[in-house]
Amino acid sequence: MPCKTNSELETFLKKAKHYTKMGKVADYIPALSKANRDDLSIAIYFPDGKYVSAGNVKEKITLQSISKVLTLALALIQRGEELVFSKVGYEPTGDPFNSIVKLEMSKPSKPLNPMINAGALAVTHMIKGNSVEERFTSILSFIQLLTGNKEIHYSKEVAQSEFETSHLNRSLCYFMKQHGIIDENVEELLDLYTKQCAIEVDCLDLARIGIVFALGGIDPVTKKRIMPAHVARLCKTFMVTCGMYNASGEFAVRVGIPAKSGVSGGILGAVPNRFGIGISGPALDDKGNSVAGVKLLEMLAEKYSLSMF
Ligand SMILES: NC(=O)CC[C@H](N)C(=O)O
Repeated sequence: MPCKTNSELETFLKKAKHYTKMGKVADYIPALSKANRDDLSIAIYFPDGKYVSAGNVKEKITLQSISKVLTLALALIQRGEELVFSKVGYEPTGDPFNSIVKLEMSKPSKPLNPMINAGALAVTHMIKGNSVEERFTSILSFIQLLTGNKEIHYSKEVAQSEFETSHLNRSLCYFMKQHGIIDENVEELLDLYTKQCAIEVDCLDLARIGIVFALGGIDPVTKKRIMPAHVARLCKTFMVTCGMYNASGEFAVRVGIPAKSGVSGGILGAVPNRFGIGISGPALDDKGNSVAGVKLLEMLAEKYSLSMF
């Protein structure tokens, strides 16, 4: 099994850290611009519940787009495949995550997949509950279960900052409301979505979620099933085809594992049956992926033959 010691992982981290200089911290959500460009940390979880880590593992980041794959799992559990995929499609877009262009061009007018913002908003719309608060509790509890960490909460500052500035997401919602994909109050949906994106985790939490997906829905510590195997499989498939935005093709060639990134610089990776990987590295490349995080995964993939292809 690769990287069984922290010091072995530290060697890779040191090499990858140079690449943080090539990236930029996201600032279109104003609160995210406070992140430190030079940070980089990683944790790897194994099926036996053990883990290794390197860097400042306790550093918290918000989930941002990583939350999309978690709400997809929850919506599939709560609503079933048929309903979920009546509102969102299966196909990668090749466009940036917040692009509006394909929404109008595709017929019927539904988001092409659940990993772009439009698709994720449609998925969050389907989370059950009688109020934003109830629905958010349902998302948060699911994430606490996945991470085995009851301390997980969200950053009010980041949620508020995104809520006040996400006009593009508002426009996606109004477009979908016009076309009958969603039928709720847009401000309420955005309130829920921005809170979901602002849930704070560290890279160990991410790695723990990764191993649950890698094990087909089983918790590595309690050995209990957290989600049905077909839900884990579906989520991992979307992670491969659309998880790294419009860089998913290149990532599949260079790394070859199901992964999901977020503009906070987080990456969640799941190497089927082998590892869960969590990375935090706020400096982003021009597609919005952690520049040093992707480099680190490339190095690990080469050294330990991680690619599933
Ligand atoms: N790519 C991302 O991480 C985007 C998530 C962010 N909350 C948004 O909706 O714009």
